[in-house]
Amino acid sequence: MSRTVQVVAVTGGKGGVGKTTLAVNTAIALAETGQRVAILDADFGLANVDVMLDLPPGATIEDVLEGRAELRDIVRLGPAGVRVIPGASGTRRLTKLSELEHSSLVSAFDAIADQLDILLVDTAAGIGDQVVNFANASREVLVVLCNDPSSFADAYALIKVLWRDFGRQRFRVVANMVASEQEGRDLVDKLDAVCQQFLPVSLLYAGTVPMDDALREAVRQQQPVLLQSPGSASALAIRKLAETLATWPVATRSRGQLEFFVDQLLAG
Ligand SMILES: Nc1ncnc2c1ncn2[C@@H]1O[C@H](COP(=O)(O)OP(=O)(O)OP(=O)(O)O)[C@@H](O)[C@H]1O
Repeated sequence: MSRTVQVVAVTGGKGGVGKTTLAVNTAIALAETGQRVAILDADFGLANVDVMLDLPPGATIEDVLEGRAELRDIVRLGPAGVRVIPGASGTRRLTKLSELEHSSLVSAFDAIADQLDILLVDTAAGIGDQVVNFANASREVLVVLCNDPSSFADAYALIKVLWRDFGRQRFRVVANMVASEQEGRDLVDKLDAVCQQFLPVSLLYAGTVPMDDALREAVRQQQPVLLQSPGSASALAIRKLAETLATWPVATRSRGQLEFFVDQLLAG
């Protein structure tokens, strides 16, 4: 049976641009509208989704691979029913799995696919193999872009690598920590213009999240801004982003989107 689980990688190249914050809050916004959402914390070096949600530490995907736990046992329940799948910590590479580990991971995701509509993949910073593999395996790549030269350069580098190595041509871009929606749109347009000059890719504007003290304070208190300050500018903008994300088409595959995701991930 085909399962239409949307898989979106939240990535960006540069560290600290707001990937985890946007992934967590977008997940909650989607869950509030009745979608069944999970976040895969794919920042294996510095896993921080559970920290941001103040969830107690527990078993990770590593335990699933080692046969110590089932995937459904390691899934943590966050606010609004968002499920959190903690990634392995340390340096373990998901691309170097044995046949047995490979098939156990595929069937583990298969087992939760029926309970999900959307999987958000919170990647690490940088454009290393792991980040690129997670992004490539996902149906949609959401690039988080800030208005500073290094975020701009890193976002461009990430897009370039995903095009060059995997032929990916379509990217969604959200501007974060900007002063206004206009600034966000202009920033995405500017990146699009640079990409168009050198790469056969298209960038699609996904939204703008303003710089907001309420968000910063919520992060400090390990609370999602969406719940702590639901009327704040950033919370409203993230709800709008979630609404947009919910309209992105999901491919139906005979083997299902989640199995496709895991297969791609492991093939990388
Ligand atoms: N819209 C915003 N307004 C104000 N502050 C923000 C906003 N978005 C993110 N931040 C701040 O930026 C910091 C970094 O955010 P976050 O941890 O989500 O980034 P990241 O890209 O996931 O980082 P890393 O690359 O380390 O995983 C947060 O502590 C938060 O305070």
